[in-house]
Amino acid sequence: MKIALFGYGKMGQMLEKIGLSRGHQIVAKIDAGTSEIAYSDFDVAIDFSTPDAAFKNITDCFKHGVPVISGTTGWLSKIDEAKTICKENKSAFIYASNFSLGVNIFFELNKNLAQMMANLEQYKVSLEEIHHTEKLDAPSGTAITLAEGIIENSLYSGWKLEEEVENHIAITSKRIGKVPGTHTINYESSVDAIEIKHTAHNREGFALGAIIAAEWIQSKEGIFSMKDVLNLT
Ligand SMILES: NC(=O)c1ccc[n+]([C@@H]2O[C@H](COP(=O)([O-])OP(=O)(O)OC[C@H]3O[C@@H](n4cnc5c(N)ncnc54)[C@H](O)[C@@H]3O)[C@@H](O)[C@H]2O)c1
Ligand SMILES: O=C(O)C1=N[C@H](C(=O)O)CCC1
Repeated sequence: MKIALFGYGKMGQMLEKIGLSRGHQIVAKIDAGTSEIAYSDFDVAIDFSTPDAAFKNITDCFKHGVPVISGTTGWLSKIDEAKTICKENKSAFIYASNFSLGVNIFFELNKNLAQMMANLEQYKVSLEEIHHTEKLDAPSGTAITLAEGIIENSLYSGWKLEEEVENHIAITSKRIGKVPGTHTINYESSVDAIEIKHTAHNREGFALGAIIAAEWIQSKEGIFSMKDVLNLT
């Protein structure tokens, strides 16, 4: 498979390593300032760039008929517009706030736990995410997906960053050293606490999931998710 990497930072370099190890070719490394892009040279684009760059990178690919795997976070206000452009151009798209297998299982565990806790008013939920100090967005995309998973399965109506608001899930974002990504959900009562936590030890799991998604999307048309790729029911 001929892969174009949009964003050649920490994730772009890890995607190159994992892609090559699975027998793929990296035919383009597009970063800030790249002017010439030969869209006809690649089978799939993988975008791990920046919140400001993602929308244009992704929709330009759709306009050239190139399927896109998108891992960039912090640009979700424009994702519906991107999906419309994908459909108009009969292209294919997967966005995931987190491509790791472990986190995608954690997403399902989180929803199941939220369902079980939904009627237990004595427990108050909160969410904490910790990432490295270079991260541009807060809360993390993964934390937003986790909060949405709880909201869909409970009486909480929204989430707030660093703020306590009635009926809202409080999210705390910490930026510490080189932490690749740690997410904790805590249900606290006066007598006990239930906590579930995912800790990424490095970036390999994110990159492997994105490459597997790129392999899966070949010859497909439409909007898909990691649940489709991983066949999680
Ligand atoms: N979904 C996931 O599994 C997952 C995992 C890790 C990181 N991320 C997200 O991926 C993104 C990148 O993370 P990172 O750690 O590699 O960041 P990074 O800062 O190391 O790399 C981003 C790169 O994008 C480049 N860039 C800037 N403008 C660009 C443009 N117009 N076109 C192409 N590239 C451009 C930057 O120069 C930089 O090299 C972030 O949004 C992060 O939150 C998602
Ligand atoms: O390093 C990052 O930046 C990460 N971003 C994603 C997020 O915002 O959830 C996934 C984890 C790593």
